[in-house]
Amino acid sequence: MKAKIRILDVYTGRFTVVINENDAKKVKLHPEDLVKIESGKKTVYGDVVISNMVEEGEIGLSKDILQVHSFSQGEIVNIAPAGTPESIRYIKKKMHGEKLRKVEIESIIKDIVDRKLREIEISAFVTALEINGLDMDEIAALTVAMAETGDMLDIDRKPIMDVHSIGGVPGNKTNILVVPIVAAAGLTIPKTSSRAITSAAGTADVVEVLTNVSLSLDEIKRIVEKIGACLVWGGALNLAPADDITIKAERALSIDPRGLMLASIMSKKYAMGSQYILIDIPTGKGVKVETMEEARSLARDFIELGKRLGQYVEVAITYGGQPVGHTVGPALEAKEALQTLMTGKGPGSLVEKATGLAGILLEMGGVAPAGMGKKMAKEILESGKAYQKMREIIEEQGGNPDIKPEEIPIGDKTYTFTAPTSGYVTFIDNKAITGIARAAGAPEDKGAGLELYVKVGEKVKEGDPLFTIYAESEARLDQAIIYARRTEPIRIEGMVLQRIGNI
Ligand SMILES: O=P(O)(O)OC[C@H]1O[C@H](OP(=O)(O)O)[C@H](O)[C@@H]1O
Ligand SMILES: O=c1cc[nH]c(=O)[nH]1
Repeated sequence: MKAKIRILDVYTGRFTVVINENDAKKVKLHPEDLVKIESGKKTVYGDVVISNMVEEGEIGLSKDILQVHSFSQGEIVNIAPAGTPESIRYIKKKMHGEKLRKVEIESIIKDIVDRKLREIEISAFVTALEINGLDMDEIAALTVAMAETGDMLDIDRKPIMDVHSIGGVPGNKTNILVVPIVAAAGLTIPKTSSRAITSAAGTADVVEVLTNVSLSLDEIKRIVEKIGACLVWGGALNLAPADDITIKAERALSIDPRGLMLASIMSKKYAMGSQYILIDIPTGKGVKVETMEEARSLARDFIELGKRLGQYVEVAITYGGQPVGHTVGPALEAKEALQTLMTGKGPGSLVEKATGLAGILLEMGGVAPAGMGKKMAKEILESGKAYQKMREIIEEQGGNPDIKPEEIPIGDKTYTFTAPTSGYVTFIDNKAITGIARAAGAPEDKGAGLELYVKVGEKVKEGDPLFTIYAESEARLDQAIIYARRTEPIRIEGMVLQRIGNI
């Protein structure tokens, strides 16, 4: 059926196509059906919504489509029901635990990128991966398919370094320090980050507090050729476009299936043309990887996957048993990262992890002798060179390089929990910390989150402050307080752990 395009002033997070009730009857279309829009050689798929807000012979398009395809107001196109995507069959194969062939994986990824699969099918795919997993052949095929269905960056400034954390640990603002340290040493590091998947703030969410993270590939190329680094959101780019779509499903379920995580990370690194990649695997209770054995196995898979993609990968297994630094939540983490860069000093866990990872990259990039990387990284941080480079990154990406930590707005609704007894902090529950920060509104509310005053091993007296929750609304603050009361995020024990009476 022929129809006239009408661009609607609405974003739905999907390619929504609004069709008039009578037209829908004519072409046998129902709500949520997949519809095919043909305009010249271009075929675009969308989700049907039926409404008489559009006239007969008109179709309304949500603005999401315009981010990927150019349609003009009043353009005449042809619409027809789209059949069931062939990739549905392959998703069901994975549900039944069967191995997928390369072409079947490519079909799934292409249908995801072409928006032929809706959220319901994508969630089913992600769930099937969580339950049945992927072997190395499938992961390699998935990685290349994810990268090659999007744009690839071609940076001349070589060698190209990269760093990526599998995430999972609250407060992991580490790479916001690693990137400027490594770039200040003259190396090239075009860092892309995703938004939060299981945590309360992904690196892209945190950096967005300081500067713009949604840039085009051309802008990124210009910036990286000029200053050697960037800190951008992968999802804003047509870079492994399937990644941000599957991450939305992961975030809803708060899962990060192992095979998909490997492919998600390495596809972005492959698309950026990165040659030397350091992967951070936070390991410990309450994060994605709980044991050293699991961490080593995952490390081997990252290295093997890198080999298949022609990339040199090293892996740092890092302590993930409690939050990194003292703050959790986009604005609070941005404040802490900026403070640490400006003064060259900050929480031990943050500085140690950042200089440790940066040190490895300096050695991988050949600018520091073996074993001297961490020392060199510390000097770059303490000398203020890393802060200067961060100012360049902030400015080149469109932010204000003079931004001060105290100017960063944080939630003004606060509540502080204090120690119920004296004793020692024996455990900080990562999942509870993340849950509290998310209940408070993070990452959507940038100013939401929490600030820790204690870490494991520290002595506290009854009544000492343990942590403060920040929220941007009373309602959110109340939710976070209730969540904190239910979960006991910080455990304090005296030396007498339990008295067993003669009961
Ligand atoms: O912690 P969760 O939300 O599960 O994982 C997502 C985070 O992990 C990675 O961190 P980085 O960009 O390497 O710093 C991703 O980019 C993202 O920021
Ligand atoms: O970028 C990332 C980080 C963790 N897990 C993913 O799937 N992607």
